[in-house]
Amino acid sequence: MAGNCVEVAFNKPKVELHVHLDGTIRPETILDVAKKRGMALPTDSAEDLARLCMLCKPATLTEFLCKFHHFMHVIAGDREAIKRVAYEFVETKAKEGVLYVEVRYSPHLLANTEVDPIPWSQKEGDLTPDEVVDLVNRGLRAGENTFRIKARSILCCMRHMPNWSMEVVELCKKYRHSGVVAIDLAGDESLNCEAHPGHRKAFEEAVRSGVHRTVHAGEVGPASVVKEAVEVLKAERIGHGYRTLEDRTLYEQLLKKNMHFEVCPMSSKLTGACDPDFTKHPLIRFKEDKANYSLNTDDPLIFNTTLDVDYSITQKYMNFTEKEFKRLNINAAKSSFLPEKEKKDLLNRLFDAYGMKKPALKGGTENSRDIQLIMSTHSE
Ligand SMILES: O=c1[nH]cnc2c1ncn2[C@@H]1O[C@H](CO)[C@@H](O)[C@H]1O
Repeated sequence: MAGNCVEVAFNKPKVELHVHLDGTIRPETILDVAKKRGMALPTDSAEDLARLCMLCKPATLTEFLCKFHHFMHVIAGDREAIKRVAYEFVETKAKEGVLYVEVRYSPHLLANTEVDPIPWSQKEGDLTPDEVVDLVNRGLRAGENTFRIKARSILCCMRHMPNWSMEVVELCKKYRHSGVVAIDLAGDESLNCEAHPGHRKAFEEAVRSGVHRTVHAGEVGPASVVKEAVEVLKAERIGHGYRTLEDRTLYEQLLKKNMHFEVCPMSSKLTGACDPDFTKHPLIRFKEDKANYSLNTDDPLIFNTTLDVDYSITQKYMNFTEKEFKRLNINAAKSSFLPEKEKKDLLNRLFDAYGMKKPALKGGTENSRDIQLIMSTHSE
């Protein structure tokens, strides 16, 4: 399916919970920043650069992660560029009809000092991970003011960099009142199936200090990674989670717990996480079981997609209906990391937009099946 598909599968307000800021940068912005910084790139055409960054056919997660090497050195270490990327991100999401988004990134991967090792072969500079978070917060806030949607952020620990993780949780705590809502663990789980003690300590601290938690697990790694994410890292949501289905007991437990799965259809095909035949996708099982999940783009720069593409895939190959789109967006809002009051406001906005009567929400404790009930008592 082409990235610039024109068909809009669900033309109503949406909630997106799993998208990487650094996987969403515009090729034009990369070129522009490179020019300003006097950096050479293999091309000065936005189309050619997009093609270079893009995965066209199913690969592996490891190959996919290598794509970031084409552009991260351009943006990392540049204050103006980081703020601009965050601002443009909000514009993109507003155009896609997103009402609320949680965007994630690794502050360390955008810094050039107080980070060991300094990423992307940069020379040491004076941009710390701490200041990166402040810049992204300011870019997102400026975007919110202009484009009138809500954007919050999630800070990523990286599987291969356990020595960064304690700093990540400290940044989550420091910036919890300026837009940061949670901690994540991202990176290559195929090479790091068991969370390093460094990550475990950081997630323990997150629990202790009330920082929300999501973990990339069961994307390409086995169901045991999901089990560890839930039982050890105390994840409240699972990034991807497709391979949970390989452990029936675990899957049933997670259904019962109303665990939220952040599903990324096009991503799951191109990273080799799932069978490229969408009619065999684990999401079909999630839908049949009325699981709690959202639909997300993950890294639209690299998958050459928009949110509409992901919705269209589910409509075309998995028989998703308008009713299911509404249900999953309501579940996404309920599983967001917003404070309860803001969550209720978001839900009310969705109910309005979907032409559904507002149910009496009792502090955000309803589960997926309650939403099911709400859906069935309101005609379309
Ligand atoms: O689908 C994914 N699975 C695991 N890691 C990812 C995925 N997409 C991006 N990143 C990693 O997360 C970092 C912070 O945003 C990215 O730089 C990339 O290394």
